[in-house]
Parts: sequence; C-alpha cells; structure tokens
Amino acid sequence: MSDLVITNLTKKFGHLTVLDNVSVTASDGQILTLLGPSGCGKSTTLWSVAGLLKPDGGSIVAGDRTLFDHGTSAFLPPERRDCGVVFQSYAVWPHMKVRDNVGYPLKLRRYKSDALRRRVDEVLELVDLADQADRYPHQLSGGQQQRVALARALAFPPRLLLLDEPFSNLDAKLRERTRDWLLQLQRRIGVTTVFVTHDQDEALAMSDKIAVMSAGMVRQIGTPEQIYNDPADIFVADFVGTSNLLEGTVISRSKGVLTIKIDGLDQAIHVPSSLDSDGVVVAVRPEALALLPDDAPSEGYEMTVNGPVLERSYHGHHFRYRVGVGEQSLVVETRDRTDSSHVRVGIPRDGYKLFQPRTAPATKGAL
Ligand SMILES: Nc1ncnc2c1ncn2[C@@H]1O[C@H](COP(=O)(O)OP(=O)(O)OP(=O)(O)O)[C@@H](O)[C@H]1O
Repeated sequence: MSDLVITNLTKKFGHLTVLDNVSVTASDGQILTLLGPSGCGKSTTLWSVAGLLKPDGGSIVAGDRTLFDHGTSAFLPPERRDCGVVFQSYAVWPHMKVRDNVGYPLKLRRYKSDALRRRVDEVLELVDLADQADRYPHQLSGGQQQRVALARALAFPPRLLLLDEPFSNLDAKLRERTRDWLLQLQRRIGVTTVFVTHDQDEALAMSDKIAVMSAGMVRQIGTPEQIYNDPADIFVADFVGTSNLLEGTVISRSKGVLTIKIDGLDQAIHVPSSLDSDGVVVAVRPEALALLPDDAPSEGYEMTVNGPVLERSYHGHHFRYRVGVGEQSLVVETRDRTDSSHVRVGIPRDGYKLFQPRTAPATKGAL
C-alpha cells in the first residue's frame, strides 16, 4: 500500500498540451478521483501512473518507489509498478475461463499452481464470483465481467488500484449497486485507488478526495463536500452539480461591501466581498433556493426576486421550477408544490457564492 504523489506532470501529443503541470496526491488507502469533461486529461494522468504512457515532465512517486521522474530520467516499466488497472471495456480475455483470467497476472509472476489456485479462489470470493470460476466471460453479465476485471487487478495484491471509468458500460441501476459494492470492497482491502470519471455523482459518492480537471489542468482539489459546497471557480461550480449562474454588475463598492445589480432586474443587493471586477456572477444551487408566495416578506433572505414560472416538472423527491429573472432564469428544486404562474424566489444568506466572471478564483464564503 502506498501514498501517491504526482508532481507537475506534463504531457504533450504533438503540439497539444494534454497535461499542464498536474499535481495531486492521495494518502495511503484513499480513493482519489480525477473528475472532468471528456478530453481534459484524466485517462492520460491514470495511464501515466500505470506506466502505459511516458509523460514529458514531472514525477510520480508511490510510497518509497519513484515510478517516473523526468529530472532523473527514471521510468519504472509498467510490469514492475504493481498497479491493478481496470478499464471501461473490462478487457477480460474471452477465450479464458474466469479463473484463468484472474490467475493470469499470478502466472506471469510464476506463482506455483497450488498457491495460484488458492489466491484465485480467495480473490473470486472477495468479488462474489466464487461460483462462476469455471465459466467463460460471454456466459456472464456485464457487471460480472467487470468484477472479473477487478479480481484480475487485485490478484497480485496491487500497491495502487487504477480504475478508468469502470462503470460506464453498466446500466444506471447496476452502476449504482456496483459502485456501492466497490466502495465497500475498497474500504475492506484499503488499497490506494485512483478513479477516473466524468460523472459528478459517482465522484461525490466514491471519493475521499476529488481533483477537478479541465483542459489538462487541475482546477480544484478537495473532499467531495469542499468541491460541492465551496467550488473554487465558475467552472467547478457549474461542472459539479447544478448551479444557477446569475450575471450582475457592481454598481458601487464601499468598505468591503459591494452593491450589485442583477442584469435585467432593478433590484440591488449588498454583499460583503473583496471582488474587484465590474461584473460578478452569483452562483446558487437549485436546492438552496426557497419558493415563496409572490407577496411573501423578504426577511431572512439575502435577496428575493419575483418572476414568472417558465417551466415546472415533477421528479419524485422534488419539484423543479424554472423562474424567469429578467433575461435570465433560476432553477429551483424544492419539495414544495405550487401551481402559481408567478412566484418569489428567496436566496438565503449562506446559500450563494460570488465569482468574477469566467475563471478567476472565488471569494471566500459558503455556497
Ligand atoms: N495517443 C494520443 N495521441 C494524440 N492525442 C491523444 C492521445 N491520447 C489522448 N489524446 C488527446 O489528449 C487529450 C486528453 O485525453 P484523455 O483521454 O486523457 O482525456 P479524458 O479526460 O480521459 O477524456 P475521456 O473521458 O473522453 O476519456 C484529448 O484531447 C485526446 O484527444
């Protein structure tokens, strides 16, 4: 088992910089998730850790072993890194029985047949596939094949478990069950894990730590709660979960308090902030908003806005309303039902965050 320390990792494909000084760490036994949109460099980072790609700069250290260090030209070949890798496509061998798939890495390491059989049985037990050992992959469901891939990754106890979008091919229900199951298993064996996904729900549910990436860079590193509740910039606020992003203009500032006019509304709000830009974006989660009667008092809220209900839909555990705010709109998610065509939306004091427009870092304060 190992800590993982990735420092200033850089990778180019031709002129395209795919990783731009990526630095991130995982403590022993943690699940570190690389989260970001397609093409942001998640898999390139993971493959660099596995040794399937050679970066152009930086270093990767796992425990007391340097896997890669550009400075000293160190590059440990993949077969000596002891990484268990699981890909989205399972990549199990169709012509081999389950037990032979799982035993393959042990065969490569010249395990004697008794020890090999014992370890294969042990790992199949671990992934709940003991009764499938003598079947072929095509006789198994997608979820079971994914567990064969996982068993193979765990057969020779890895220092690092690397999971590249492992649930993508599973349907929604199975995906959720497999995710819960994998989380429990990871906790039991305690192997340091790097998990790649573009699915924010998966990232929030699975991780000790999330690194949000975009365009080859790490935008924010934090616990799931930190990432969700205190996003560092608009990109993170928008990518992780749903955020309303209301654009506004600073009309005056005095002693650390900004007066802001939300575009399209006459109304001004006064908020403590050290932002020095002329424009601002108010980011607020749909579930943080309150839906009030049109004439409700505004006390207790930082801001209330009145507007027409443009859309409404029912989602089982909540209703979702889109409320017009001048030219903009706010999505409100609440258990409260209303049939009114015009409502008042309350934005609570600790329920929003101010950003400079685009990608500048956020001010302190809860979202
Ligand atoms: N072998 C390669 N040659 C050229 N470009 C590549 C190669 N591998 C990846 N890229 C490019 O590098 C960028 C990052 O790819 P990467 O697979 O790491 O992204 P990702 O975040 O994992 O995306 P996805 O979720 O779609 O897999 C992409 O623009 C991709 O097209």
